[in-house]
Amino acid sequence: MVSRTVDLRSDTVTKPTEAMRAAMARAEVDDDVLKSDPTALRLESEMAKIMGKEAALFVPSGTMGNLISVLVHCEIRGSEVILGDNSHIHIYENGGIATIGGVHPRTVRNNGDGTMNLDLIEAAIRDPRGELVFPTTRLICLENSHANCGGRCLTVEYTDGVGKLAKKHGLKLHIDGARIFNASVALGVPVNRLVQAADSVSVCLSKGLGAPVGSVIVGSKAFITKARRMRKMLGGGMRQVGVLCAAALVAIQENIVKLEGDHENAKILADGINGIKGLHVESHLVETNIIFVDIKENSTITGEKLCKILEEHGILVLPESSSRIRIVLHHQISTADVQYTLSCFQQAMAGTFTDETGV
Ligand SMILES: Cc1ncc(COP(=O)(O)O)c(C=O)c1O
Ligand SMILES: C[C@@H](O)[C@H](N)C(=O)O
Repeated sequence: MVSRTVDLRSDTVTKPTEAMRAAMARAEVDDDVLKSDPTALRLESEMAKIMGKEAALFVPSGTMGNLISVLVHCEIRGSEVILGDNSHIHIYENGGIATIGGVHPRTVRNNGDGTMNLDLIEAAIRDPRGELVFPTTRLICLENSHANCGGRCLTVEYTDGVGKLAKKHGLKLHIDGARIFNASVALGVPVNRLVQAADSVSVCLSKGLGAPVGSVIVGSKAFITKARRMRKMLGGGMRQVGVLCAAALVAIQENIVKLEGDHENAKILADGINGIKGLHVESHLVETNIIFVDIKENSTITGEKLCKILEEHGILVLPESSSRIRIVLHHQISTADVQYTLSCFQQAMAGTFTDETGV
């Protein structure tokens, strides 16, 4: 019988707080498709201000936020987007930009820190002289923090550099900012400054910020006008959506300040797990709330098996591969949960080596 559950599968697993539920219950609502829902308009205005952009649009998910942004920037047929080969848009969004939007993806290798080399980005931009045979490059996408690179943060200097490159070639820049607030807090850079170079950003409210549902796209007024139409076309137009936006407003007010604690818990957990025989964590590279745990070769346990044993102790994590598991911290994981998780990892790993040299 599991006495305690510690859900580290993702920062998408948080449950709405009592304050969010109360705000949802009393939310002022109307028809958002008719641009009449006062709470949705308030959230959008608040987010535009926080992110330093002209306008904002509430969307049902981060996947739809990225899809809408790419489709608006690449509204002309034959467009191409440059993005990371390990980016969420390329790996985990069903290829929607191509399947639905007919936009051609041109990947550039992601470095371990989530960046793409500027010279490789520039080399990937199609030469207009080849327009008879080439797609036309119209957009560059970044991801900050970078989920598949372990929550690493793109610096403001790097982001500005990509923005400068985009402008030099007449391209737009979109940031998948599912965890942009994690990056802002970890870097100590105001979020509006961190995304200043971007033409659009998709910000998840439902991850580290802890809202039950939704993301917000921010950008120019003209961009958001087109995005609103694209959202409707994709079936994302919602009616009394103020119920969800009310929870998101509470999340912004209450949870941005908690992100630093998530990062501190991630550091404690990463350092602790790294000290367990048979496991390795590049703990010095843990910058935000995501940890990748590698199982050493001389261990007999697989990622899937370790996840199963941990689950028997009430610890929920996801396998990243046969020898790697992913841990994601969030505001509903306490320091006591971290200590309990560490002890469960130690129990789970006990006696799983092929020889005594497994150190
Ligand atoms: C980096 C990143 N971008 C986008 C998304 C998509 O967000 P959603 O799950 O709300 O579609 C996720 C995860 O969910 C993510 O980790
Ligand atoms: C798996 C991925 O799609 C999700 N964004 C997560 O980080 O949990």
